Amino acid sequence: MIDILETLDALRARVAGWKREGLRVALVPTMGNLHAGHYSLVELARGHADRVVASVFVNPTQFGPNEDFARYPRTPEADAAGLEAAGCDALWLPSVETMYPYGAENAVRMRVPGITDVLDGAHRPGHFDGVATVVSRLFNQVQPDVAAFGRKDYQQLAVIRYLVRDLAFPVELLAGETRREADGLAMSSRNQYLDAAERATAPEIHRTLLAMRDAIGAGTPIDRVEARASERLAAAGFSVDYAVVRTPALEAAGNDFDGPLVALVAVRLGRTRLIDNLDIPRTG
Ligand SMILES: Nc1ncnc2c1ncn2[C@@H]1O[C@H](COP(=O)(O)OP(=O)(O)OP(=O)(O)O)[C@@H](O)[C@H]1O
Ligand SMILES: CC(C)(CO)[C@@H](O)C(=O)[O-]
Ligand code: BAL
Repeated sequence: MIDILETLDALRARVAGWKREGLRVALVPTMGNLHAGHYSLVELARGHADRVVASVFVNPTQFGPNEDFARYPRTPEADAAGLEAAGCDALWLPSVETMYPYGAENAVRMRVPGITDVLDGAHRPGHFDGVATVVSRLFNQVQPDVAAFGRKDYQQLAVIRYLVRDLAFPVELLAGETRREADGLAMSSRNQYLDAAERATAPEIHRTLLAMRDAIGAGTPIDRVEARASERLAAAGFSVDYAVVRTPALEAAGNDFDGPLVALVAVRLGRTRLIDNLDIPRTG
């Protein structure tokens, strides 16, 4: 039976018991409405720890004023059942008051410089500060030895790596591969916002990423790859926030750069914003 923990005292007692037994504890942070991508992170975490805690918390500090905080899908019962079936030991389900005892507006805030100024950081001002703020709290609350995050949120992973190194959190980070639907669309809680026509259009994101990778492989200059990708996505009906090719550190690369690259896309389709990315491994 999965242990559902809703107070800090209950969480601390459970984790302290495990640590007394010398067990290694993993954390899988989520915003809930779980799907196979999240469960694959639980599985990944299981391979690196004796006990797995998943957290479900829709974090107000990472949503902009005009974003979807209020309508973000909340399905705690289904999440608990799914986590139990996935072999998760405990579900950390804090309230906003538990996470932010002085209120979200009065929270001590993290700010990760540099990497948060570009791409999603530029399009969602303050978003990654909110992510860093809540992830720091989750690390302090759960005190995991290891934590798993998805590569689908590529920039988020980079922000968390920076946070862990800079603040010396004693947490080993694991990066999970992106789980996709059969047609290539990256699984995401926000996919359910799509109507039937939008859902039929959405796999074009992955097809565009594959085309970007192929074009780089064929020696096409990066700026042309990016321009063609934006045109292709716009022609399919997306409003394009960005379609870019970057180094793994998310820096712009010159055409003479022969190391690995990553293609990243963020688009809006109706009221839904979707992100995805694809590694472009190169032997150099
Ligand atoms: N398709 C996926 N495959 C693997 N991991 C994923 C996938 N989607 C999300 N994750 C990871 O799950 C964790 C929790 O993400 P989150 O709860 O935001 O899920 P989401 O489905 O991406 O939701 P959203 O639609 O809000 O982006 C993050 O580390 C995220 O990178
Ligand atoms: C890491 C996270 C759980 C922090 O709220 C969130 O950004 C997410 O679900 O990716
Ligand atoms: N998946 C990252 C959380 C967010 O979009 O707010």
